[in-house]
Amino acid sequence: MLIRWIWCVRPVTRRYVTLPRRLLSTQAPLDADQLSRTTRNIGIIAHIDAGKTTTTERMLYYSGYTRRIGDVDEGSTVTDFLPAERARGITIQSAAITFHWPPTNQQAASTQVPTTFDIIPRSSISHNINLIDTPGHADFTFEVLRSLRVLDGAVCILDGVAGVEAQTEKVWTQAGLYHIPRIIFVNKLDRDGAAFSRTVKEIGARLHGWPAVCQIPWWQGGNGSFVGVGDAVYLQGLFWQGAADGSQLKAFSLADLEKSEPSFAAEIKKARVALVEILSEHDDKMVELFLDANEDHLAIPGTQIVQSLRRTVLQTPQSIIPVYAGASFRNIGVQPLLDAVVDLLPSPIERPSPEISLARRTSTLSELMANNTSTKSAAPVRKHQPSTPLNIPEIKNLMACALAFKVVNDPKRGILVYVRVYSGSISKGSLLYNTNLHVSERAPRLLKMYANDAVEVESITSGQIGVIPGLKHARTGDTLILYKGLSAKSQPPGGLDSLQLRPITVPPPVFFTSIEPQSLSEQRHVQESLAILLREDPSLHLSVDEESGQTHLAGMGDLHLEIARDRLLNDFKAKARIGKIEIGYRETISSKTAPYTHHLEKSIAGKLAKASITASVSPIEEESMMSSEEEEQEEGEVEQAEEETGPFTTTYKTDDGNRITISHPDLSRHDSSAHKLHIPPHLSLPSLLSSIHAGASASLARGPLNGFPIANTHVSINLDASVHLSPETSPAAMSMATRAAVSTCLKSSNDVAPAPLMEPVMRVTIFVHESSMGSVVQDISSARGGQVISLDSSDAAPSSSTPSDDALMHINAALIYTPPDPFAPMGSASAGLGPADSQRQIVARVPLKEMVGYLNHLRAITGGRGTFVMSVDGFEKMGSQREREVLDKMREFA
Ligand SMILES: Nc1nc2c(ncn2[C@@H]2O[C@H](COP(=O)(O)OP(=O)(O)OP(=O)(O)O)[C@@H](O)[C@H]2O)c(=O)[nH]1
Repeated sequence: MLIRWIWCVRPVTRRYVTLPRRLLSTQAPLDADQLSRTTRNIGIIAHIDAGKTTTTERMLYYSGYTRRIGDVDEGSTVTDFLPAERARGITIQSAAITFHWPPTNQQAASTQVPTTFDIIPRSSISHNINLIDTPGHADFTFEVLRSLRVLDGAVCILDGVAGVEAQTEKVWTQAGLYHIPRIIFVNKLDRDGAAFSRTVKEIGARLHGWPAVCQIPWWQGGNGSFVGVGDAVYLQGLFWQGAADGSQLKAFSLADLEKSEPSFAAEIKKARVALVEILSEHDDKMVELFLDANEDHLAIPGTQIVQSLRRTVLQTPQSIIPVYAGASFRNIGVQPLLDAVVDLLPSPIERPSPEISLARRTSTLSELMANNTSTKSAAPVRKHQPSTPLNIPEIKNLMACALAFKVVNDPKRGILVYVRVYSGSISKGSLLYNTNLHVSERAPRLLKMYANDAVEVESITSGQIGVIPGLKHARTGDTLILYKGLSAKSQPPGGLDSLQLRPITVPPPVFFTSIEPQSLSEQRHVQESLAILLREDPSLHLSVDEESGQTHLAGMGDLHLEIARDRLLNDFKAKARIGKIEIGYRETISSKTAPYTHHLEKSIAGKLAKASITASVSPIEEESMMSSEEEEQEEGEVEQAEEETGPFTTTYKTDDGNRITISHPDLSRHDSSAHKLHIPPHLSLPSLLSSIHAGASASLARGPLNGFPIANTHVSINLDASVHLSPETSPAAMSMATRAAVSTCLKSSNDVAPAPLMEPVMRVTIFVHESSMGSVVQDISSARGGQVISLDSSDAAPSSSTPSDDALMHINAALIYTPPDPFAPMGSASAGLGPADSQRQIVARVPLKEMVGYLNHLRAITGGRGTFVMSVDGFEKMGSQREREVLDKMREFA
């Protein structure tokens, strides 16, 4: 029996660019609710090289959006479209693409969405899939996080030879924190050494869920080449044959298989029994079905198994992980995986309402829209916040709310802002208010992206992902709202101008490079190109040394900066000299200073400007330096509080462990008449606070000793409105005065007692096989000066990327069903995690300097099998010997 993908896929793949337009028009009868029900916003997550891009290419091909299958190794894929990505064969910027699965045809187009899926599966009607391809390299973890925010579900791709790798575990855990339902595709089962069974055991042990094996690999004759999968859901064998593009596949019933491949047929039945058993433990409905079927595991209809899988996948926390098998490079397994995406992952309306923050409180968008918000205070605890629910009558005029989750400079179309709409609808020509930048801008056009093709649309409705070209300001991460009656110059009332969707924190950068235009005439182009890079990627940081005029670009890793450099020079054609990529050390202070007042009086743009401010600095001891994970809730947060007896204070925390506390008059957003008593009419407290914050941050960005950013320092600022402000005070003057005051304090602290340099220290989690563990530990603790924190076998080890181990399920690998691994090495237990295979996890703290180029070294000492992930754990003071070495090296290159 040839199965339905064949009639669906083959005619469609012949058409190309014109097809999507036809497909879109056939979507017209669906109203916004139906469109939402038939939408899946999914991401593909995995370790580098697991095969995300290869799989995505097949998805686009089978759904009819491309005419040929792109090849990562030839650099001809659709999703890795940046030259830098194609050159390296890796995904750097995640691309968002829309396609339909199963491919739309006239029949499907007229189909209305059924109300029940007990008889036919969801995958029998065409769905709108918005797919975000995420990068696998650790340097781009921020990119992954950023895209996770807008996903409703995820496919995790594993390399069937390497199993669960370090980065997979990390991203899996992060997706779990966002409660994103996930399914797994074990890829590369055609490769020598493929071990499906071992990989499934590792899923249980390291991803902390019960694997529900929905498919088992079909190795011809039990140990021949990989030809297809055994489907435990529908009890059939799927055999890919003939045409090289994988569109020809044949379904064999159990009865057929019992004749031709009896042991394979028997294994499919075992897999079905195990599937029903594991589902029964987590889904009461499955127990009922099992009893109704006279306790015959094989008698339960496949569609009911799918429904049960779906119910368990949507449980929070997710304890069942459906597992599929394939080899995308050989075009095996991708169509059933697409069916699973539609059948098991949720539509936008099945997802919890997104978190928001508003007027420094958190809630959810639906609660806010219901105008009945019982808010909980965001960390840290703030004094003087009303505990009554936030009731904002003005919310009734909120017409749409969207998150700009990605900004891309497309060589042909200019700046494209990818948005996910969370409520309402954005129409062509809408005036959008950016609540991060406090500016309004019009969306001149709206697009849907189909691979490299864009189709104009009239609106983007709630739950959908789309693209706005031509915005001048919006950056990755900004919240955009549409407010009834708003003009280009006004702000949404009731505090809605501060509404933020799912704010995320940018981790501290640990590498930097210097950038200098080759000539004065190039300066503008270089600056504009850098500005675009920063709009695209907020994990890049820019600082300018006022004295030397040199610009520093800082980022998360050396590859991160290398790509930024490539983009600047090759894509933007900026003519600039770019220095070596170096580690971003930090300066600090060791002594407190007395308050110092700076009086600024200077002509700015031909106008006299005056401002004064008082500042002092003091060291923050190391115990308050938090790991980036702990900081996540707090960085960049603004705290407002009233001292018992003194003035009000506003505190800003920076990602280098600094705190800026501003004491200021009792003025608040809600008390605007009081402003006028203290502040000259042309100024407002928010703009003054933001200038003071900007001035202090600029000063902290370059320390007085070696020009490194300052860390672990508390800046106390006192704004006395009656003394420091005058009719000539402008926000720019206040920023300059603050910068000068703080710089003077930092310098005088260092004159009294210079503090040692600080270096980034990483929390490194290394996965190795038992046999290499000794040499890796030895290398980390002696040659690299690291400190080993724990040594555990991976099935018992707490994950480094997990905030709370208590919340994790610990799975007994012996209870997990897996089919036999015909190619497993001799001596390994059939359980797949026998002593010879046993993975060990080493967690250590190691200076970043010692981790540069570590992957190659690790591979060399582990026979290519070791992997690791790391994240910034904090900055630590260096010993004088180590500091001298670093400074000498820097001078050598200066
Ligand atoms: N043998 C085999 N090779 C595969 C398979 N899938 C992918 N590959 C190869 O594995 C390599 C990595 O594949 P990609 O698709 O670029 O992996 P990725 O996960 O997108 O990698 P990043 O974008 O760098 O994160 C390429 O050389 C692919 O040809 C497969 O099923 N079998």
